Amino acid sequence: MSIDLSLYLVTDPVLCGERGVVDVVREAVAGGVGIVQLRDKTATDAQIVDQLIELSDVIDARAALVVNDRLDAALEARARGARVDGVHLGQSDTSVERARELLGPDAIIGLTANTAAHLDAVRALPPGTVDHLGVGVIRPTDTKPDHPAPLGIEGFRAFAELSELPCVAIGGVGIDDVEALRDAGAAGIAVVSALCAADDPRTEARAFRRRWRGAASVPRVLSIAGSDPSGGAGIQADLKSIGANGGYGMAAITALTVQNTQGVRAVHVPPADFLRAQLDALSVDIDIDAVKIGMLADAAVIRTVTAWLDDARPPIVIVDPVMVATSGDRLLEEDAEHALRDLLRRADLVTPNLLELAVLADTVIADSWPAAIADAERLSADIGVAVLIKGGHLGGDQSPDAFVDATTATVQQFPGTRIDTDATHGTGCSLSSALATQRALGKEWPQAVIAAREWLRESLRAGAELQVGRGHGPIDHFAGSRARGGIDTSPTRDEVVTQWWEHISAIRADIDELPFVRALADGTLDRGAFTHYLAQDALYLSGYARVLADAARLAPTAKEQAFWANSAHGSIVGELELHAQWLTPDEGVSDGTFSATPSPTTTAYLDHLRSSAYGGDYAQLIAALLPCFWLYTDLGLRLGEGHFGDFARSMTHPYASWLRTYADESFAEATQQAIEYVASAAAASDGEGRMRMLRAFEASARHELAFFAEPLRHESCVSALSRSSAAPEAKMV
Ligand SMILES: Cc1ncc(COP(=O)(O)OP(=O)(O)O)c(N)n1
Ligand SMILES: Cc1nc(C(=O)O)sc1CCOP(=O)(O)O
Ligand SMILES: [Mg+2]
Repeated sequence: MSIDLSLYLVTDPVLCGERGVVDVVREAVAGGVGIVQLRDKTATDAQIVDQLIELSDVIDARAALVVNDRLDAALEARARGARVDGVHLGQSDTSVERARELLGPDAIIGLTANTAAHLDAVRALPPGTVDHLGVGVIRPTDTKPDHPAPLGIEGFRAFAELSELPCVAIGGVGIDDVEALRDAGAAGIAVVSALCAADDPRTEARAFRRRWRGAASVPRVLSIAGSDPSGGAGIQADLKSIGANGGYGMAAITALTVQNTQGVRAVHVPPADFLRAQLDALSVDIDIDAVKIGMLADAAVIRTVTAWLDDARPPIVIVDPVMVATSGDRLLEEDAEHALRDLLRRADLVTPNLLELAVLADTVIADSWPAAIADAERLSADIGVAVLIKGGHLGGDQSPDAFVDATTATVQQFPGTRIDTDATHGTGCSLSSALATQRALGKEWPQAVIAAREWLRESLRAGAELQVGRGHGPIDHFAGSRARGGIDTSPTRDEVVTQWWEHISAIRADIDELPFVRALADGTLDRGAFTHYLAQDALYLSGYARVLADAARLAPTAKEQAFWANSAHGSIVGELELHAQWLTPDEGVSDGTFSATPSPTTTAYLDHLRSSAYGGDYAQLIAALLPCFWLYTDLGLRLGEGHFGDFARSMTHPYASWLRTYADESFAEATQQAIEYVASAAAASDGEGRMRMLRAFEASARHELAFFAEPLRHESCVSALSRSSAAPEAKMV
């Protein structure tokens, strides 16, 4: 068995809480954990054996199972039929040679190591004794109170570079460390609390896996639908649509149709068990990021898909309820319609046309756009799921869509003039799979709808030129990339950063929604939280300045060198001014000595920047530096424009002078310059280099989000620092 070390769960019975270790393991494995270590320091050997037998059953070979310390229990559980793949041993546990001798050559044997002497000792062992090393702690952690001195990311990198064996990073590792550790050479990350104490270990495990794969990873989108041999609709359209929108497409076929652009002549439905086998084969092997469901043929097929969704719980599910053909013919039996309603409740979005909406909302076909929206609201309230209602069948020169979610009282309309074409075959299939892909790329629903619609409209406009068939021809799924001379893997200088900005739109939206940002904007922010933020900002700026100086050192031209050096200077000036004008003796400076220490959030952000600088890749480093420029300038601009309300302009706002610093003109100019340098570096990089840059950029944006979120999460720290003095003028870097 090849072991996937990338996400390694180590269990802890206390952190798993009442739901128990078995439940957490079941969920985490479903979320993509590749190896599970049973670690229980207080259980007896007999209890460990029982737990191993139960876990082996639950894991069912979908992940490796090893046990911490207890070689004898592993042997006993194996003897009783459990599949126990190996052990993890520490420096003072049973010897790894003995473990290899008793467990055999195929067992997985991990060993804790964190010093040069440990590496020398491993090298002296017979080859093949140890498979991988557990290396930590990365940061201090309460989970292992007797832990050695933290290595930090750089210490880990230095160790991993010396090691001939794969190194798994462990100890105080959180989701924001994933990219940095992977880039530092980790074969995987091992976590206890991050998964055992998570509210939803499956979702959290998925999030870890996604981060491991990288921000720029291509989302895997599955279409569960019927085959249209003419290629315009069904799975064929879905796969093209997923590919054209930037995803990796997969398909599980529910039915085969005999079909061309003129109509459907016959349908063959393979046994539902066979469909289930297809779906299981995918979900046990592949992290599925989104599912689009189309034609489901009959009740047995629908119930099969419903049951699979309950087991696999993919993160995004869009159902295009293919029930009524454009001709008006019903494509589903009545009992199937009943089963479909049950399936719809498992979706995140349902995309009916007006004919399907009428059936699902149990009403007549809407003859006006307001009536269609009212029906969609009723359906959304009934099934508790958002509905994208498509106005294409209304006629007239408009073809609007609307995103309707009764659970949040949202009705968002997307107007559009009708595109005059007969090449409309497969439009609904194509739109829903484009939406699934755009959503899996990380966009919020409205942005996903906008992107999918724009792509669809371009494909619709170009469809007729394909001249496929004598009936309603297909849309041209690849019209956009064809017009740009191929699939867009090397965007232009301007496109690249625009795409990146769009790529972090969800992070930007999260920043806007943070209680800290809201309260800072409207002036209700607790003084202590504000001071905590400023103190951390000062500490951050001091570290940021040093990394900017690294960028100056690596810059390829004198002009760029001067720019980053000036920015480093500005950053230090900002830090000094924070001390002089904001962090007054009352606020954390005593006798001219600044007393705050960097919080874990500040440390993690600076670690990320330093690790970007460490590798000496200038392009990656400046991509990591960019979010601090760009996000602050953007926030300042929107505060000034009243995006968060008019508060910041009020004379009585306690932080108005501080907020004005965000919109400082020279800082905005510097931001523009930084964007240009990053864009040039990206355009000059190859695909892999751009990927590294995007990962560094996205990771910094996430650190910015965490930085803004932190002050209101650290209540105790906040109250300790809380003061009530008035704030004087200050200037940001
Ligand atoms: C993957 C992984 N790495 C290191 C350890 C620690 O093992 P050890 O040093 O034996 O300490 P205890 O876990 O026994 O307290 C581990 N468990 N897993
Ligand atoms: C079990 C263990 N071993 C470590 C080592 O460094 O060897 S650190 C650790 C605990 C890690 O827990 P958490 O993910 O909650 O920080
Ligand atoms: Mg041990």
